[in-house]
Amino acid sequence: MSDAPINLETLRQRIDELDSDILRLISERAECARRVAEIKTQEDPQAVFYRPEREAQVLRRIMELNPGPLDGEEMARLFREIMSACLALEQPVKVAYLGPEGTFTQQAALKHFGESAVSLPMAAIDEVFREVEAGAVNYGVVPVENSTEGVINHTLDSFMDSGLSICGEVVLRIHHHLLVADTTRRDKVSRIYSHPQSFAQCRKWLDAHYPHAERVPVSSNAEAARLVKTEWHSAAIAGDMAAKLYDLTRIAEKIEDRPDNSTRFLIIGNQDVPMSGEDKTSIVVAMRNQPGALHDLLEPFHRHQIDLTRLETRPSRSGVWNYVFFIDFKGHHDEPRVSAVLEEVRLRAAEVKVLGSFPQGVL
Ligand SMILES: C=C(O[C@@H]1C=C(C(=O)O)C=C[C@H]1O)C(=O)O
Repeated sequence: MSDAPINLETLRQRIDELDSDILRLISERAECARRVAEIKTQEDPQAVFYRPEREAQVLRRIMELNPGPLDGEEMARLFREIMSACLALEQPVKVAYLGPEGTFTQQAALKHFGESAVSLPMAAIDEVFREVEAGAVNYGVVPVENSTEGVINHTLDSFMDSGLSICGEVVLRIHHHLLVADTTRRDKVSRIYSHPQSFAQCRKWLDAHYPHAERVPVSSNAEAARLVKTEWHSAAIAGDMAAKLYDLTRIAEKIEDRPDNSTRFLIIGNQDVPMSGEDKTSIVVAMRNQPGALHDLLEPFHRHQIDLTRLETRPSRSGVWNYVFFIDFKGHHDEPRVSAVLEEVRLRAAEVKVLGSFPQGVL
């Protein structure tokens, strides 16, 4: 016989001791965060306690220090929740997101702010913008680009009319599943509901497995999941949150055509976020419609050796300029070489709007 029972008991005792330590330490940490909030209120009674750059630094430090065996990201997720709970003690962050409940955007909002944030679903992207502008919430979360399907134009267009800035970004791996209800006749699925983007991301899988099923596009994956509950011959393509919300079963998992399928979301708000050490800046630039305009615009970035991470062209809606460029690059507008580039771009462009500098997504 082995001495396993004794070991097991010793280990469990040790786990209990460690849990007591962890409990004491988390409480002490929450007390510190509470004191930070008091100081912030003394300095400014209207202060927003949430600091995107500080949270990014905390998470990056944890990932750097993490000795294992837990994965760095896993550890950061635990700390994400601790910070979220500490902050909620004083002032839960209120976040509007592109709904309905159960969408990937809600998942992104909770990934970024933690489960203690108060998240409110909005029916459309411009409603998310309006809610933040009206001050009804602290931040908004909207999708901006998908690695398979490209840019979400509606979000870019909303920035053209808005005074809000970008305060953060979050990238989510998107896994789609084929979902059915208890009442669905699995061998008789003749209709599949989903959002058009999701259909596009699962096109090959659907062609191979359900070539004859009718594909019905709806306004969100969550709406697709809801509809499945009402029809015995239908299935939905949606993610984990929608499956959980509507209590559906996954009959095929991760059916997206590309395994690295991911969506980038932006956090929008009223804050000018200070430097975190690893930042990005987004600008929108209107150029005069003349030969070499794009080259003139990009040349200063090349000369100052600033990394561009994204470049999108959108037709301008003002009619004066023919098109505008959305540019993302590495660096913060408070860094001298970034402000030097921005100065040069201002001289060359018809109009430049800095949408914000923000910490690069950590999780
Ligand atoms: C405690 C602070 O306030 C909030 C809570 C944080 C935390 O729990 O670590 C970090 C940043 C802020 O969102 C702070 O600014 O340091």
